[in-house]
Amino acid sequence: MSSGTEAEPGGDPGPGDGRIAELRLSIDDLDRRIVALLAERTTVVRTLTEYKRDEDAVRSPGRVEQVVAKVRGLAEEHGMPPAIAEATYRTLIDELTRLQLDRLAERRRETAAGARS
Ligand SMILES: O=C(O)C(=O)C[C@]1(C(=O)O)C=C[C@H](O)C=C1
Repeated sequence: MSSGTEAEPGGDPGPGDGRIAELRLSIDDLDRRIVALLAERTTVVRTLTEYKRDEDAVRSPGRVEQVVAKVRGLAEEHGMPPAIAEATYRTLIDELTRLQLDRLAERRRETAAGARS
């Protein structure tokens, strides 16, 4: 029966368990801050979307590569593998592009409905 204090449920308690639990609390705290910043970034992207007129503007491949190059450089400065920053941001930007395309389609429907009424 698990005591709930070991590093992995069901495993035997080990000498590093206290430290693992402590480090996981640090990770949980960092995740709270990271997601808050990502939410703030997403709000800015949503606002920016309202100024975009078409799919090319939404996709902005040149800007995507600029952001990826920037975050790779920042990762290096902070001693983090740049590939992790790149993969994270490519996933983030893919999802934000999808969100922007959905919004663009919604705006087009609104405009078409307005023109009919
Ligand atoms: O810079 C833009 O135009 C954005 O829409 C933001 C962002 C990003 O998340 O950095 C998202 C989608 C791409 O078009 C390019 C960049």
